Amino acid sequence: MGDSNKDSCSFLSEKSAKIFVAGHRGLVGSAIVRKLLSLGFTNLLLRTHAELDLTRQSDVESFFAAEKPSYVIVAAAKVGGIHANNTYPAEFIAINLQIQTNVIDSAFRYGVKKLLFLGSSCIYPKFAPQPIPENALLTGPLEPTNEWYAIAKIAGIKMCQAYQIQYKFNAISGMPTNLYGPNDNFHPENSHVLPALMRRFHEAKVNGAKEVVVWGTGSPLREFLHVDDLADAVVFMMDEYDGLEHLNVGSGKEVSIKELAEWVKEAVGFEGELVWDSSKPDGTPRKLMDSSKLARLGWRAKIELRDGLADTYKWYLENVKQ
Ligand SMILES: NC(=O)C1=CN([C@@H]2O[C@H](COP(=O)(O)OP(=O)(O)OC[C@H]3O[C@@H](n4cnc5c(N)ncnc54)[C@H](OP(=O)(O)O)[C@@H]3O)[C@@H](O)[C@H]2O)C=CC1
Ligand SMILES: C[C@H]1O[C@H](OP(=O)(O)OP(=O)(O)OC[C@H]2O[C@@H](n3cnc4c(=O)[nH]c(N)nc43)[C@H](O)[C@@H]2O)[C@@H](O)[C@@H](O)C1=O
Repeated sequence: MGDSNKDSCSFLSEKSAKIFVAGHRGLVGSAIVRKLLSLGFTNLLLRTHAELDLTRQSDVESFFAAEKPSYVIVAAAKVGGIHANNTYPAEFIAINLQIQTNVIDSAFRYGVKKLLFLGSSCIYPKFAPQPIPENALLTGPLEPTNEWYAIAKIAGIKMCQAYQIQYKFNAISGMPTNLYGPNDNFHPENSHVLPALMRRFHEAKVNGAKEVVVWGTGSPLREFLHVDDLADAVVFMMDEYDGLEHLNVGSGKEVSIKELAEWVKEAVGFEGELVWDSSKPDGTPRKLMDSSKLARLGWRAKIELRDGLADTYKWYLENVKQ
């Protein structure tokens, strides 16, 4: 049984510590790897999904027994946009429960010093007070289109808290808002709104299309955070935060989906019309988070959405096969 204790550790001073970044090839995981390498960390432990399926408990236990990392950042999950969440509820609840349960439990059992779990802003009630404080959790009904994923993420937060309370295992949780940036998922149906529109506007521009369909009414509001800001917040929390409560990680700025569509259209240089498909779900009307707790600890987002959009499209042109 792990004998981890909650002594605060100086993460940033241990550049040769073995750090397992689960999901290192994804939007978030790859940004965290970039950030850790830029800070001079030399001993990252990485496994692809094909090399280590984190839903397989015995494989995860064998991996931790053999590798014994000092730190774990859980950026592996079954992730998707509103359509994917609404279409594959069983996968979103089962796979995410399996991944996080296996990783958190094995991390404790094999002596990991500190683990950070990533949830999402969708854990909060559909009609939570705005901006949403951390204590709004479990105070009302969830958004139906992603309640399965939300329940799994809430269970992850609670598991980290339970392991802190019972075992003194230093397991903390961060709740990012909607993320975007290099290495995002640009799948036409299963992605989030920003990468979905970027791809659709790009393809429309290249193909000379006169209009692009955008889902819903355009009226929902969303907060966006560049994934490099999130990676910076993850490192900050690994070094500075050992609390029981999850922390919101947001930019504090929201835009309507209509505004976002206009901004992505402009960034891509598509000059046609937008057509709104109101048969598609809008989802939560608003989910601006109150990230003041993290701000009081000393962290704030830096990358403005318009700048981030330009950088992401540049990355898209250089990396996504047409
Ligand atoms: N994207 C967003 O807007 C937001 C994301 N988050 C959270 O951030 C975290 C990362 O999300 P994001 O980077 O966007 O997701 P991605 O889908 O980009 O990355 C997820 C990673 O997890 C891996 N993975 C999935 N299933 C397994 C498995 N069974 N075993 C091993 N690896 C697996 C994937 O590998 P492969 O692709 O090969 O299957 C991929 O590398 C998640 O916890 C998510 O909830 C929170 C808020 C917003
Ligand atoms: C990130 C977080 O939040 C996610 O929920 P969401 O914010 O509702 O996800 P979304 O980005 O897919 O949609 C945002 C809005 O945008 C509109 N919209 C327009 N046109 C497209 C479009 O083409 N694709 C998508 N996906 N949405 C579109 C869409 O109708 C909706 O009103 C969870 O899935 C979950 O992943 C989670 O944790």
